[in-house]
Parts: sequence; structure tokens; C-alpha cells
Amino acid sequence: METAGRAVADSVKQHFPTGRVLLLAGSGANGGDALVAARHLLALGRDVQMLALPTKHPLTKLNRRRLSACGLKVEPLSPATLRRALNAADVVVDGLLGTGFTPPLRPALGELIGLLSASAVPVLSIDLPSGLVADSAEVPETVVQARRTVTLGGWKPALLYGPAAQAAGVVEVVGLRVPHDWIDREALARRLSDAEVASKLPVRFADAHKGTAGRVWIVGGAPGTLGAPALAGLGALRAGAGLVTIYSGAEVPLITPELMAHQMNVLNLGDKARPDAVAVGMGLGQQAEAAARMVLGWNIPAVVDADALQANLAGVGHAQVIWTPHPGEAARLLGVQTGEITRDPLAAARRLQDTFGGVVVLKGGPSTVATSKQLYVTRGGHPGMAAAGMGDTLSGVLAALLGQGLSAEDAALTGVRLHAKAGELAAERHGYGLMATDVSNELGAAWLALRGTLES
Ligand SMILES: NC(=O)C1=CN([C@@H]2O[C@H](COP(=O)(O)OP(=O)(O)OC[C@H]3O[C@@H](n4cnc5c(N)ncnc54)[C@H](OP(=O)(O)O)[C@@H]3O)[C@@H](O)[C@H]2O)[C@@H](O)CC1
Ligand SMILES: Nc1ncnc2c1ncn2[C@@H]1O[C@H](COP(=O)(O)OP(=O)(O)O)[C@@H](O)[C@H]1O
Repeated sequence: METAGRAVADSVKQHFPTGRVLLLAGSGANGGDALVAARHLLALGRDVQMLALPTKHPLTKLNRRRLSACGLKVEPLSPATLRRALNAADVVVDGLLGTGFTPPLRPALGELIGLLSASAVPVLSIDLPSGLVADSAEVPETVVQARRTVTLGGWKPALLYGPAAQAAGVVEVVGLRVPHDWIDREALARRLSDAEVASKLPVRFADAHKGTAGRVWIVGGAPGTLGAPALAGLGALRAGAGLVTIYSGAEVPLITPELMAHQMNVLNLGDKARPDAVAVGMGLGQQAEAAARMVLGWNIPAVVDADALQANLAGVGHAQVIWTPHPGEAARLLGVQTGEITRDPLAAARRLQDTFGGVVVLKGGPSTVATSKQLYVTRGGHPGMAAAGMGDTLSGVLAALLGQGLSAEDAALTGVRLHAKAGELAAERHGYGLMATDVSNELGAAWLALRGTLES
């Protein structure tokens, strides 16, 4: 509590350097953090006002006494005192509710949060904005809208996934005097830096030729959804695959002449020599499950996407498979409602990986990657990527990285970040109305930008 409160005071000092600080303490340990922060701010010579609810929490009580001993009067927190205090405040520290909150919110607390929300004074929340449920991505009706959040010990799921995360503003993570590698090991999920991602990108040597840069097959497409494999093929080319061939039961539009395309019954593909990697399912329709079963039987690196994401494939995969469901497909795979996936994407990704093995990319903004040992939440991307064909592009990117020799884990982590970065660059260039081909066309620039983080 002492470390947490001091970190909150440091953040106020840095980000809200002048004016009156109004601190609000609830009755739990979250309130205790606010009381500690008030003591440190007082020591820094700041103008501080402290409003607190009654508490039975022993450490919170102790810190209330300590603050009083420093000469600051702790005033009772009520709608009337809060209203008055807000008029004189330049920043509010929200220590009402933290991880101990269990909904539904009681009306008395709801009224206080409502007053905070109606005020224009910026809020810094401790651990998470009051009203958010730490392990849920759902945004409740009544929640503090914070400018910043100082979170303690590690990311909580609510701070990672929109729309709940939007209530948190800018998030600072504060370690709690435990060694960093311990935090990494114990954390629910990791977030890799761009430099960590870039260090996993494949390196191409001077004597490379198209046969060594990865032969990739795209198995997809049916009448009405023929763009899907074409987009995957373009994504694979732009992610550096040496040779990309599309196999489809119908005639795929040749969106770029570098792609090769064959019309055939894809279930007869087993007769051909195997590629280095394959992506299966994009727009493939009814044949998708049988095609995926065949591809998984080849025991080569594979991406299973879209129509091929079928619950019957549980137990058929192997370690070098990347499964790429969006929340709707994830719900189909697990036999649950989509809301169950979006409420807690980390738990959903874990369940998917436990059930299907390999590596799971649960797509979204942000996407979650699950391996047998670790959960990762990826960075970046752009809301403009919520458009048709973006997932097909990602499948091609992932297959290209597998084809260039990356493990399923490294291909997933680099591929998802490359795709997201390309989306960010495409959004900068086009502003609005992003198309999947725009994102593919930025993959080279995204690659350079990520590599650039290794040199800086
Ligand atoms: N290592 C750590 O863990 C560290 C944790 N730390 C901090 O501790 C925080 C967790 O503290 P916590 O467990 O005391 O809970 P907290 O969020 O303060 O809320 C509990 C209070 O909320 C109330 N309340 C609950 N539901 C409610 C409802 N529906 N509607 C209305 N009220 C409701 C409930 O009231 P009661 O039921 O008692 O009347 C109870 O008093 C964590 O977020 C972080 O800030 C740091 O100090 C660093 C080390
Ligand atoms: N709001 C967003 N922020 C970041 N990335 C997003 C967002 N919306 C979608 N994406 C990304 O775009 C892709 C969409 O995939 P998907 O829904 O499978 O598209 P499709 O099936 O049309 O190809 C995913 O990789 C996802 O992570």
C-alpha cells in the first residue's frame, strides 16, 4: 500500500504538477492507497483535500490515522462534500473502488461516481477506474472516466480490452517491489515491446532465392467469397513469402500477377508435394472442415482460419498450427455466446488453446495470443481495420512467416504486430475507409518501422 500510494503521488506530481489535489478514499485497500498518496503529496508541499468513506480495513484505517497525524483533516465523503470539493479541485484521485469491487454497484457509490463523471475535473484512478470489474472487458453503466490510471502489480484484463479500457485513459503500470522477472512470470498476460517483436522477425541472407523464402499455399475461396484467398495471398507476398499459390474450387480473381492460382477440388491436394506452410479456410465454405483435416494431417506449419475453424477439429492439430478466430468464430469453437468471449478474452484464449493446442490468435482490437505456456496481449492496430478481408490478410501474413521458418509462437507474435502496424500506417495514409489491400501494401513499411526499433 505504501509503494502504491507513493507511485500515485509521483504520477500526480509529474502529470498534474500544479493546483489542488482532491483525493477520494473508499472503504477498502484502494482507499488506503489514496490515503497514502495524500500523505506523500502533502510532504511534497501540494494543496491537498481528502474525503473518505468510513473503513474497517486495518491498513486503510492505519493510513487514515497517519494522515491525520501529519496535520491533514480527513473529511467525510458524501455527495454534498464531494460536490463542494469538486468546485475547488484541479485534479481528482479516485480511490473509491479497485479490484475488490463486486457488482452490482450500490446506489450510494453510484451517486458519487455520477458526480465525478459530470464534473470536468481530470481524474487519476488508482489501480482501475472505480466501477470497472478487474477481470471483465465489459463497460458498466456507471464508471469513472479517468484521464490516467496508475495500476498496481500488472495489467488487469479490464485495462487491456476496449471498451472497458477506454475508461482508464493512459495506463501506467507500477511494480510492487517484487523482481521484474517475477512479475513477468506471474502476470496474467505479457505485452511485448516492438523491439522484442522485431528481434523475432526473419532475416533474409544475401544468397536467398524464392525457394528458400518460403513456399506458401493458400487453400480457400468458393463462389461469392473468392476475394478471401486472394487477399490472403497478397498478405503472404507482402510478408515476404517467396512463392504463393492459391488453390480454390472456383476461379480466384488474380489481384496481382505475382500470385499463382489453381482451380481444383482442394480435397485432392494431398497428391501434390507439400509447401513450407499453408493457410486454410478463407472463404472456403462447406469444404473447409474436410480441407483443414487433410492439411492438419500433413503435419506442416499451418494457419487455420475462417470457415475451417470448426469445433470438430479439437484434438486434430499439432504444435505448429496457428488458429485465428475472431470472437464470433471463437464462440462457435467453444459452443458459447460471443459475449462470453468478449467479456474475458484472456480466459477465452486460454480455453481455446487448451482445447485446440498449437497457438491461438483471438483477433480483435487488441488481439490475444495464447500458447501452451503464456498469454500475450498484442499492441496497436486501428479501428479502421474493422473491415472485410483484414483477417484474410492476417492469415496470409502468418503463413508467410511460418514459411520463412518461424515457430508458430514467433509467427503469431510478429505477424499480428506487423499486421496491426501496417493498419496504423494505412490509417495515417488513407484516413478513413481502410481496405485490406491498403493494409497489405503497408506491410513492408511496417516491417521497416519495427526493425527500426532495434537500431534506436
Ligand atoms: N497486492 C495487492 O493486492 C495490493 C492491492 N492494493 C490495492 O487494493 C485494492 C483492492 O483492495 P480491496 O480488496 O480492499 O478492495 P477495494 O477495491 O478497495 O474495494 C473494496 C471495497 O469496495 C466496497 N464494495 C465492493 N463491492 C461494492 C459494490 N457493489 N458497491 C459498493 N461498494 C462495494 C466494499 O465495501 P463493503 O462491502 O466493505 O461495505 C469494500 O470496502 C486494489 O485495487 C489496489 O488499489 C494496493 O494497496 C497494493 C497491493
Ligand atoms: N478496432 C480494431 N483495432 C485493431 N485491430 C482490429 C480492430 N478491428 C479489427 N481489427 C483486426 O482486423 C482483423 C479482422 O479480422 P476478421 O474479423 O477475421 O476479418 P475478415 O473475416 O473480414 O477477414 C483482425 O486481425 C483484427 O485484429
